[in-house]
Amino acid sequence: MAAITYEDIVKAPKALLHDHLDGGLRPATIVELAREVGHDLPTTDPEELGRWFVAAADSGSLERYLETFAHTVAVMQTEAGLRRVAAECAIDLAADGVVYAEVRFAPEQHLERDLTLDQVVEAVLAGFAEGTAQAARSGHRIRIGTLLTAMRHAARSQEIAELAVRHRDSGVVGFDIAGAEAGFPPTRHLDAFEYLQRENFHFTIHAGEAFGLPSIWQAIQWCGADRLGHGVRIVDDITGGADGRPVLGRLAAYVRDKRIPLELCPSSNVQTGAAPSIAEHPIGLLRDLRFRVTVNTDNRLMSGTSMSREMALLVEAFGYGWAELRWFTINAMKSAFIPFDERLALIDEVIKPAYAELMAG
Ligand SMILES: O=c1[nH]cnc2c1ncn2[C@@H]1O[C@H](CO)[C@@H](O)[C@H]1O
Ligand SMILES: [Zn+2]
Repeated sequence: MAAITYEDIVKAPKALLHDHLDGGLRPATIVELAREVGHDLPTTDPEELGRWFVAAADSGSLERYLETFAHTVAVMQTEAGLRRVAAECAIDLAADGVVYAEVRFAPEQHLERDLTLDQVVEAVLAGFAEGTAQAARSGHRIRIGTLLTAMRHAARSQEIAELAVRHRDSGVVGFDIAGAEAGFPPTRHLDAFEYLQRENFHFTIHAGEAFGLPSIWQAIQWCGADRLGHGVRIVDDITGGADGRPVLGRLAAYVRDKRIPLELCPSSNVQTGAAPSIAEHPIGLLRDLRFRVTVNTDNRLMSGTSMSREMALLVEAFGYGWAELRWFTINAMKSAFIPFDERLALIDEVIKPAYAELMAG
């Protein structure tokens, strides 16, 4: 079979479960919006700004990586700004061949001017609808589900969980917590998670990125998370047995047995120090062991990446072919928070036929 080209990866339908809206702005848009709202940037040259984000996020620590978001959040404080950023996000993902994406952001970070939480959500949903329609006009079909994130160091998770449930019929499909992980365990937000379970709602939790197994264990066994945001440190519960074969501890076995989806984000992990390099990223082992692995971008701006680029990096580092890329994509689609019949339709009518053609080609 011919080598997989980057152009073919772009054409292949992809599903993305972990992408931050405030981590995916176009540098040129940041420059324009910053001028409008009077926010000072490290540079006003878009190309230079793009490089600045990647370099500043390349810090080896999640806390320092997160500092770069001050510049994106600052320009997402108005209805027009939020709407534009969301529309461009949909257009950019669709142009990259993403057919399904769950995009998350933290409404509580967008109240610096005069918007209410509901207005923030409505502006973003309107932007996604606009961008989706515009992408469709240029031949790119995408479906976007919105996740609302609560910041784990703050104390607004219950309010944000209620906000998510309030907007469940207009595009919000799930909930999440994010921010610095060490020192802010998932159980701080137990009330919010218990409320969401009573509402039959879906949620993922950033866990096992900058902190290890206790965070993953709490997210699943105390909070009832449907998926793990990153979850990469689950490898700490996998050891080499006497015959050299991997042995799963109880938590790792539980995660695999229950098919709990791992939202792995290779480039982001290298930048925050959660993995030494793409080639040494635990995704190789986790895939071999058939965990429910998915591939994600996390923050396209801070990592200078895209869904196609993450896939291409894995193809290069691990020698993956179409069979693996298809498996990652179907895993993601199976793990999505939209209704089962819609997931199945995307798998059967969009993803499988396209990969069949690529694999035959
Ligand atoms: O990989 C990550 N780990 C933890 N928090 C993150 C990550 N990426 C982004 N955010 C945080 O989530 C907020 C809402 O989108 C962002 O503002 C950032 O602070
Ligand atoms: Zn994230």
